[in-house]
Amino acid sequence: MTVPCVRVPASAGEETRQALVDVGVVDHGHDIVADDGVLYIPVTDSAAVPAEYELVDHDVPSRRQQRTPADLLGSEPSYERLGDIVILDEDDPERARTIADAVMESDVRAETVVNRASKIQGELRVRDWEVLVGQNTETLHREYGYEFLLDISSVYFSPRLATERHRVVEQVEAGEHVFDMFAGVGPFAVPFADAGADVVAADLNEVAVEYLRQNAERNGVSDRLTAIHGDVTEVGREHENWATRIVMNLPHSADEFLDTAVAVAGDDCVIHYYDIQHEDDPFGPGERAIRAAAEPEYEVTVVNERVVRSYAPHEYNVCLDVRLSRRPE
Ligand SMILES: C[S@@+](CC[C@H](N)C(=O)[O-])C[C@H]1O[C@@H](n2cnc3c(N)ncnc32)[C@H](O)[C@@H]1O
Repeated sequence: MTVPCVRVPASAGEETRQALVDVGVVDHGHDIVADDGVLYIPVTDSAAVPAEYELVDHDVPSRRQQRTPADLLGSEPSYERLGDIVILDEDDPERARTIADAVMESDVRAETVVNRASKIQGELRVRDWEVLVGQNTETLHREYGYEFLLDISSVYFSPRLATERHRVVEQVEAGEHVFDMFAGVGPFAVPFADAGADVVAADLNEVAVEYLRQNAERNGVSDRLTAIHGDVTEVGREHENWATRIVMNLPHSADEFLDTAVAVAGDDCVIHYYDIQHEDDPFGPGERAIRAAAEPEYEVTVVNERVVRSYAPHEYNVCLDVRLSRRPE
């Protein structure tokens, strides 16, 4: 395609290109062409090119546009990215295959494409996957500057909670004692330790704890993070009256572990309690359960109530930030 270009000897190419960038006239939609010791630098506005440069019309190729799966499919497919894995949520296996093909043909750089093959299930909160492209279900995910290695076939992880995790991490101060009761591969625990807290992180899933230890190393916080494989009820017994902050990210059944949380809480402790409830009363059941477990030993103050995301029709994933202050005897 013929477009206006500045013609310069190749030896002056970089200096000229930079000067044209500085006046904002380089046409980034076309490639610079080299021809017999001469460069043709495409420009967007001939009139704005400084007078010392020679302007010519020259044939230069258009830059290839990034191709998205939507360009190839004609509509926007729904997918999620975790490291180099693309995750689909398609009921129709044919449609899942078509999207997987489009992902691989597009400029989305994926190594593996999987489709959800079951709900999140069991105590370990892991789901089954149908692997459509590639083989490797282990990936390195980056979140707010931290790196998390994990295998989606054996541990829980949701990239959708990144903003929520960051909100909690920002409240943590150096010197705190934080107990992460359901830690997974460490997306709360690692940044807590990086904020200067002493962190104890428990999980029932041995593979998750193995990744958690690796992730602590990888992010340079293993000296402040103790990862423990086991039932948090047992782990809690070793840390009674210790925590200034507790994270309970096991929606659906966190209430069953409130006695442990209260036992681990120190005199003044904030609990981040995750729950899934009907939209009619998303926070009430959590607050009542916490009061039942902590009062009258503690004064209970709900500091913040937050809808994290929609979970299902008429159901919300919510978080209550609750302060427990021990009452004098
Ligand atoms: C919803 S995941 C949350 C993981 C992590 N906090 C995150 O944000 O990715 C809940 C985790 O709790 C763990 N878990 C379930 N029951 C447990 C128990 N009784 N004691 C310790 N961990 C448990 C599961 O293995 C799972 O890794």
